[in-house]
Amino acid sequence: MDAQIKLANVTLKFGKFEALKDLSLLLESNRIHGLIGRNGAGKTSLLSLIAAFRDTTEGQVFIDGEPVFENADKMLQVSFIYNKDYKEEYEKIPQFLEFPEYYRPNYDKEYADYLLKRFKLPLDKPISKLSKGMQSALNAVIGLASRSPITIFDEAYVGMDAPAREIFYQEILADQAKHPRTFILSTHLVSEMDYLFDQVVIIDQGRLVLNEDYETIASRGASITGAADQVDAFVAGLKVLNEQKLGGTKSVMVYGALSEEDQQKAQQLGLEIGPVSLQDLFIHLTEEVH
Ligand SMILES: Nc1ncnc2c1ncn2[C@@H]1O[C@H](COP(=O)(O)OP(=O)(O)OP(=O)(O)O)[C@@H](O)[C@H]1O
Repeated sequence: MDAQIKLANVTLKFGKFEALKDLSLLLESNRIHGLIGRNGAGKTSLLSLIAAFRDTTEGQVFIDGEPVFENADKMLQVSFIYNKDYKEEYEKIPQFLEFPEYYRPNYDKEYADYLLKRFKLPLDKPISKLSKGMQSALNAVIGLASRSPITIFDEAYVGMDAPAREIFYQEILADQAKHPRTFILSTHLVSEMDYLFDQVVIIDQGRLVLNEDYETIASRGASITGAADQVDAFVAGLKVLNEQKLGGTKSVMVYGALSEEDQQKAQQLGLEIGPVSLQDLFIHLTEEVH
């Protein structure tokens, strides 16, 4: 199910306000893309353009080379899952799921039934009466079982407790292995979800900051752990993103790849070198300059 997404010089305005500013981006097919950005960065705006919920002000969004807006075939390939308001949804889950089953060409009812059981969702209550976390789990079921070539989850975990979120993440990985598709996961739970991402997109104030594969990002900085005084001496002069101390041991995140020489020096000092965390990198790359 190949589905490549391309944004070419996309600007989106609400009145005079530019939510997205001349943004160009290529999202490779059959990968899990993590989309992160601070509140108001433009994540939902960007996703709503990919799902053709609205049109761009300038520039264009393409799926497999075709403009997506008002393109019924392409729109059918995209599932955009977000926090819907179910206050007035009086149907029960089985009736409600008849819609995606009819409308989504790859919908797998057996898989949906399995997921409903895994999330322990009640089938006999109106959806409006389900808890917020249960409603989110229902959204996850629809998104996963639809198996759309492009599946977007926009902060779809809201209200789910930790075990439910764990099930959600496990199912994304397991089903992606069996039925690869293009996932976009927009999230604020960066440290909890980073292991899911093949590729990471960071946007800030409507502009693209970074679009790289996870491994490349992890090598953009380093964590250095060891005896506190030795770590301090080692990182002197480096750009420190974050530090944690436990007794005499210290762990420091630095920005910038370490040179061969630095790595050897660290080894001689008995310091442990690891990858930088995406969360620390994200905070650093989107922090306000004072
Ligand atoms: N319909 C709208 N009318 C006017 N401004 C809007 C509209 N939708 C979004 N915006 C503005 O566009 C900017 C980006 O909003 P968007 O919802 O895309 O951000 P986000 O990254 O998803 O934020 P969050 O993480 O808080 O959900 C914000 O400043 C927001 O106020």
